Amino acid sequence: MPRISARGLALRVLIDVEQDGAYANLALHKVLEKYRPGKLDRAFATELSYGALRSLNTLDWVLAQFVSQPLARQSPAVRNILRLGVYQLMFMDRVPPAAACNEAAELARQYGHQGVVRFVNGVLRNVARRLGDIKYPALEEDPVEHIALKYSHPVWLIKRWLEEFGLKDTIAICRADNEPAPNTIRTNTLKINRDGLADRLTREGLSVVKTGFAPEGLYIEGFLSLGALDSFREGLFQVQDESSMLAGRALMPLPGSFVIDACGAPGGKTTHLAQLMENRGRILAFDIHPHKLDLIKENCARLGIGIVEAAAGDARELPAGLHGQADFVLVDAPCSGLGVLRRRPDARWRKDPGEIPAVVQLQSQILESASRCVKAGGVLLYSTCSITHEENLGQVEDFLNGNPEFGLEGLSATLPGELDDNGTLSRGYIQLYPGCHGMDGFFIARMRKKDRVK
Ligand SMILES: C[S@@+](CC[C@H](N)C(=O)[O-])C[C@H]1O[C@@H](n2cnc3c(N)ncnc32)[C@H](O)[C@@H]1O
Repeated sequence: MPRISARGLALRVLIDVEQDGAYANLALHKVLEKYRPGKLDRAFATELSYGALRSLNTLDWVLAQFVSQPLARQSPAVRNILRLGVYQLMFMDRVPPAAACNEAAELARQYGHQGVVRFVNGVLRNVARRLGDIKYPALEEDPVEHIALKYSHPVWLIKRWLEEFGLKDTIAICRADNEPAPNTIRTNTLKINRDGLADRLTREGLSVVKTGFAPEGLYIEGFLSLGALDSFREGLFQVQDESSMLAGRALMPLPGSFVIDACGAPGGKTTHLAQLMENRGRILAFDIHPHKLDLIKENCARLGIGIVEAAAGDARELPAGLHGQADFVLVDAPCSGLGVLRRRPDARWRKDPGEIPAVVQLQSQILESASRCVKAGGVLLYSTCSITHEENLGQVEDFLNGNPEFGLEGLSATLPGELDDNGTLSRGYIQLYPGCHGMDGFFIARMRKKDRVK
């Protein structure tokens, strides 16, 4: 395989994402698998490509001040070489400006003629010289543009968040979205305890820190591929953010009970529920996409879980035979994903505000249908990885208004009190914001069906 520089790898990722609509993580995985760079190049290509994809609007705004032709007129290669160059100049302090410019010119040489090389070199040297003169719109005069450009988020999202959360919290959320997400795993307590897993991973060369709120969680670093670890293949852990672990703990199904997981794939929470049930009882996990059921089955097989049946099905129309049958029902609903933007650098540019009402309607239909499967006295848990009111508390309030046989049930017994925000935990729900306590943005509400419906 011909050698390719870390910057060359990053460029391929940006071009794949822009031209073919590839997801950043998959595009990166593809080039890393193909060229198998060393550890340092791998880390550099990841940081550069992810960082540039996160910052696209800021990079293009800066570049527009230095090129006479619109950036859209450049070839994809040149446009993305420029973006990568500006990203290094603006955000990677350890890269000397001369190296950023020279390496960009070198890449341009591979993709174009001498004129292109001169153009790229000239633009980037100009940016490097005048970086200090670049002024973001003033926060006081134009908070939307200021935040959108300084923290690289779409304008529509900033407008929305400013209305919903105010200035300080909007900036905090944006900052968190730009931080790399930690690698978090859940101990498979069916096979090992958290201390035992921490020892094992340390012996495999990883660094390990315990999560603060979920007693099964570990932050891990220092691996190339999780799939290559023996501990992974032996099913000693499952990759999962701590916020998702809290959803399982908030439901806390009892061993021996019957559980329905309405939206189960890829099985992160299904398998956690099975652990909490000590692999005793029955979990019926649905997903609308049949091809995703294999993911649930593979995870269960690896983790040694035998109580899960994965079934293709639309949770808006669960079989009437299940009505009133389940002790516990989980609705981990499809959502806008606005709480997990830090996990997918390109995601913020793919979101469309016009799609949110349809998602809200889908969630409402799934919640209604899944709730019919809860037996009298049973528990219904609703969760999303979003932070918008209408997908979360608004959704739950609408549901409760139409279904008075359900009521919110306090979470103080199952979740740590430090997570409480103005007493919501005792009222039965919790909204986590991105980066708060190191977790993804996430919403959890626990409801119980009355014992006897009048
Ligand atoms: C948030 S994900 C679930 C994640 C999963 N609970 C976990 O922890 O690994 C939502 C899932 O809902 C599925 N889904 C979307 N619409 C659905 C529907 N109408 N019925 C059932 N599943 C649906 C999606 O395919 C997706 O896998």
